[in-house]
Order: sequence, then structure tokens, then C-alpha cells
Amino acid sequence: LSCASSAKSASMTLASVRNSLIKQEDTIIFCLIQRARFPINSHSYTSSSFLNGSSILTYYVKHIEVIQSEVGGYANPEEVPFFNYHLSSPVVPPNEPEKFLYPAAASVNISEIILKTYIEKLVPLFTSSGDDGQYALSVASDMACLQALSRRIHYGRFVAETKFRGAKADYISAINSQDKATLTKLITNKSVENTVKARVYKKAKIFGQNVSLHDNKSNTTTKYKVDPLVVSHIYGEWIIPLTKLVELEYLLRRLN
Ligand SMILES: O=C(O)C(=O)C[C@]1(C(=O)O)C=C[C@@H](O)C=C1
Repeated sequence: LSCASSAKSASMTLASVRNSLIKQEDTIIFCLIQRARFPINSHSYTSSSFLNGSSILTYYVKHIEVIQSEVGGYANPEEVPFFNYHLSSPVVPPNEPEKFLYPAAASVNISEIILKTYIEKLVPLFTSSGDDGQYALSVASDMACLQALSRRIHYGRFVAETKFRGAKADYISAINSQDKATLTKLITNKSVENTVKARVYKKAKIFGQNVSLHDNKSNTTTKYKVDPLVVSHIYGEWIIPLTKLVELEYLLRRLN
């Protein structure tokens, strides 16, 4: 499970939640860099008769999630599993998380959309074409990417809750009329979005360099491990919009 730590629930503010999103950028970018070491390996995403019709990726994720749930994974509302139905009860004593989310809205879950978007839109953008047959390694890094993305995107529930608490009157009237356009306007901050995109571009440039002890004169043509423009594009086109979708879905249920 992703290790990006978050603010303690009870004291969450919009600033602390945004701080967590900033830290999670590092995890996401490092995960993408790891996955980019392997080619696209499309075969690992198609259904296999050896695995009862699952793909290698979904088979792997389902089974690892069971083990993670046994050791207490997914007890914390910051973690949302991709395949809910087969999870086991923890075999270790629970560490009760503090309650911050509104219960009727806390279960918002867009895992299916995240999985589909990741395989169909994101992987082709930052991996090379081809197949090296190293599926065990490439699906392990897929799962790391998926969990980092899911945590970030589902963090939209915490963002939405802090925004709701900060401007209750505005939100309550829009929620009562289930007015998606007004809610979308209320949750949108274009200047924050632009800052996020610029910062992940810069981080991808710094994290994705080849580091050598000797100054290399040919370094003028630096090749990054993942194209910084692609990272910024992935944020702008998918990660931020999906976070906003989670915020919207959460708010629509906030008074249920
Ligand atoms: O920081 C916020 O206010 C958020 O809602 C998060 C986020 C994002 O995904 O980064 C999403 C919507 C806003 O327009 C700005 C940024």
C-alpha cells in the first residue's frame, strides 16, 4: 500500500489535505518511473484462459488485496480497494481510524474507472511499445501505480469534506438541488490546478534524471525516465478531473 502519510483526520483542513496531495505527487511520479522501465506488455492486460478469464494484472491485484486486507489494509478510509467483494477480515487487531468523512458519502468508489483509464489511456502514454515477457515485474509496478493513483483520486472525498465544512451554506443549497454545475464551480480552483501541473512537471524533471558521479558533457540532451510533459498531461487530463469527479460524487451524497 502507498506509504504517503496524511494529516490526522480530526484536524484535517483544506491546507493539510492539499499538503498530502503534494506529497502523494512524489509517490505517483516514482511509481510511473518504475513502470516505465518495462514496455507496455499489453498481454498482461488481456483476459487469460489460464486465470479463469482474469488478466494477469487483475488476477494479481485481487490476490494481493486479499493479503493486504488480512494485515489490516483498507481499514483506513484513505485506502480504497479495486476489488471489494472478496476481501478478508483482518487477522491482526484493528487500528481504529478517526472518523472524518460523512458516512453516507464515504463509500464513493470509482476504482473501475481508474483501472480502465490507467490501462487504456495512461500506460500507452508513458511506456514504450513491445513486450519483454516480464509480466510479474511489470504488473507489480502497475499495482503500485494503481494504488498511488487511487489513493490520490479518492482523496477527493477528504478535499470535498473540508470544502463543505468551510462554506456550508453555499454547498447545502447546491446539494439540496443536486446542482452538479454549481457544485463543480464551487470545487474548482483553476490556479491551484495550474500550480499542480507545473509542480509535477518540475518534479518529473528532477526525479527522472540519470544520476552520474562524473559531469557528463553530453548531458545537454538529457533524457528523462518519464517525459515531464506526459506527467503534467496525465495530471491535467485524468488525475485532477477524476479527483473532481470523486469530490462531486461525495458532495451529492453529503446530506443523505
Ligand atoms: O486543491 C483543491 O482545491 C482540489 O480540489 C484538488 C484539485 C486537484 O485535483 O489537484 C481539484 C480541483 C481544484 O480545481 C484544484 C485542485
